Amino acid sequence: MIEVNDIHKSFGKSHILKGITTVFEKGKTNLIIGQSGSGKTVFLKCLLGLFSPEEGSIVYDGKAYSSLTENEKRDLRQEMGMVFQGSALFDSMTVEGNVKFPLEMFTKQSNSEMEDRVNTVLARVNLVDAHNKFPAEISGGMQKRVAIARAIVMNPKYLFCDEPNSGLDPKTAILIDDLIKEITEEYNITTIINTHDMNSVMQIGEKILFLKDGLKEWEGTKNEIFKTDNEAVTNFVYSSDLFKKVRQMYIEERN
Ligand SMILES: Nc1ncnc2c1ncn2[C@@H]1O[C@H](COP(=O)(O)OP(=O)(O)OP(=O)(O)O)[C@@H](O)[C@H]1O
Repeated sequence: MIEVNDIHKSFGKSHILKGITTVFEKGKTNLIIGQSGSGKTVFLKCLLGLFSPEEGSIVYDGKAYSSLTENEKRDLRQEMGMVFQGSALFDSMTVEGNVKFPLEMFTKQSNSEMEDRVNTVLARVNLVDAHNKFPAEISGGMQKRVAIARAIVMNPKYLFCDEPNSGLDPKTAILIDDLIKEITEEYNITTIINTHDMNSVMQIGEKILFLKDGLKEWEGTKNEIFKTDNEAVTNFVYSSDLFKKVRQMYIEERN
């Protein structure tokens, strides 16, 4: 669980995060949405410990980040998995090499222990025959699975995903969303996903945080977001004609 209490972040005179308070629960897929420039990435970087908010606190399972020693901060970072936009795999390494990389960097495991762990996570993301392939030799959806396997190989308590569906076709995007949700539940991870994808909101939005101009404009679940009268949220959600039609059908069904 991550508790965020009134965090503020500025760059020079630009006040970007203006006091955000929320809670992200364990075992749930938590989504951050909002217009471009609303502060989602800055917020995610604060949660990752890459930016320090000037005010407020971020508490990871009862431990406030600001109260940790440097060693404790390093340990906490090793409990965080990250799926980057565009997968960010190492092109010159095989699938196996990519997934093994965090274990080689941060653990003292023997080669056979590492290989066992790599096999386990690759099987978990349904990639059993790709160990010796290079990223350029596999599809975008498979690359994303490798990125997820790498993010969970250290058995993280927290999983952060930045636009995990970018560049994927809608069908593959749904499979990736489902995989992230299953893994979140299975390993009881606190998962936070930065997304623009309304399909993801509908599919896996167990908790949705809507940011606007560096503030929390709205929060709720995927069921609540379609019923809210908050104008900023409805403008965002129904910005496409398809979703306008879905809302109309929903309202007609209700009446
Ligand atoms: N390192 C930085 N230094 C100065 N300003 C920054 C920095 N990082 C972000 N900003 C500013 O903070 C604001 C919010 O940016 P952020 O990247 O968080 O938006 P976002 O909601 O993630 O947008 P998008 O959906 O387009 O990725 C922007 O005005 C941006 O220019």
